[in-house]
Amino acid sequence: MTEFDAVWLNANLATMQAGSEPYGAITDGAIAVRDGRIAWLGPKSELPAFDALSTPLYDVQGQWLLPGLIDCHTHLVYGGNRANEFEMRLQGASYEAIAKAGGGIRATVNATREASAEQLFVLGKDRLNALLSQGVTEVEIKSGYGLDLASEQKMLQVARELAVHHPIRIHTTFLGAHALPPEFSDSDAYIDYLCQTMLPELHRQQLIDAVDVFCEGIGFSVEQSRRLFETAKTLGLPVKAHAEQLSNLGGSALVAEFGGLSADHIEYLDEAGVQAMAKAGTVAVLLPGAFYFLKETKKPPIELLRRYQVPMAVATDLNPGTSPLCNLPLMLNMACTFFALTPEEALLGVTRHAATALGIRDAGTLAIGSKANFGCYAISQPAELVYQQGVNSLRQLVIAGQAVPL
Ligand SMILES: O=C(O)CC[C@@H]1NC(=O)NC1=O
Ligand SMILES: [Fe+3]
Repeated sequence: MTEFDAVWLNANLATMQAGSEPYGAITDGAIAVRDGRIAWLGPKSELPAFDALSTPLYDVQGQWLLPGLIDCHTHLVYGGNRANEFEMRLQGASYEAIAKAGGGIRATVNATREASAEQLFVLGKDRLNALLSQGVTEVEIKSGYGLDLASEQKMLQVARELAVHHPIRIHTTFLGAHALPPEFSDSDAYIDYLCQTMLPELHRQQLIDAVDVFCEGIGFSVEQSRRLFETAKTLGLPVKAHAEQLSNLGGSALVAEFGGLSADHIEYLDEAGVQAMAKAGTVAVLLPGAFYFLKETKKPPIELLRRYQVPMAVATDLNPGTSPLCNLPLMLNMACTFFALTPEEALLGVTRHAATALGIRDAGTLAIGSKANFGCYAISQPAELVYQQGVNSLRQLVIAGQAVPL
């Protein structure tokens, strides 16, 4: 008799594994859990013998099980809000003009520096709870609204603390190179400070899982990004970038040159950048919330990404300036309606490909040995999760083999 901690029966499994079946689907299936991991999955008829009397059983009654969703790009910890700038932009002010006038990221930097760690924790927990209710089980959280050592440290410590007190697994990313702080007038000097002081110290405190940079005309140049990536490499940290969001500086190709995890936004990505990403295995992270909220018109080169088989991930980019949208399922719908992804591509974007964008190997698909993180949805087909918004079809969320209260 095989020992399981629990078994889910009569389930349709969207494993999201590569293969011939769309969504890696297994109909009339079962999934068995042991020690927080998936111990077995497959057609119910092939389920190994186990002691049904002593093993908790869940009859899913033909509903669909999907891997826990992964939001691979968020700025979830931040103070204040930028509703005022939303009004200004509706009256015609551009994102860049507001940033140049001292608003934008700097406005949130001020609010985040003023907020206590406790206040940031409460705000972050509320946002994580919203994502949890949507079936999200892994979230990436960036720094980047502190821009000095104490404040960046505060942000990253809050992210680590949220991981202790919340069932969602959290991956931290250092984004000190998000904007030039008021204490610096020279961006090269600030990059020196990041490379020589801030990044090594925060890494020493084990607060960083990856390094990001805003590689853009209103952010940092490719040369400055390269210096940051070289420091990350010496520290053994993987890299990613906000790249080709408003123009094409070649940030995506730089990430690929460093074998980086992902290039994110990429509305202005060109074929050379796509080829470099394909060669390096760098993931294209699509952020339709920012595209929508900025009323951007330039779309990422989806056909090129498909042709060169660059994995596409989809994320909220939750942040107070360009994507105050704490809703990952909505991003699925936007990725299809704005960028013409198929529903399967969109769901891969918040499961298997999102895991790759974070360097995660034990989540993102339903597979033996993966963490037993999955959601049970009252839907008749996976595409419904992409198509219908606002009505929550999640009936049960399991993290590490345990059902979590929603
Ligand atoms: O406006 C903000 O607060 C962040 C915007 C966000 N950061 C970045 O580098 N690109 C973005 O869309
Ligand atoms: Fe972002």
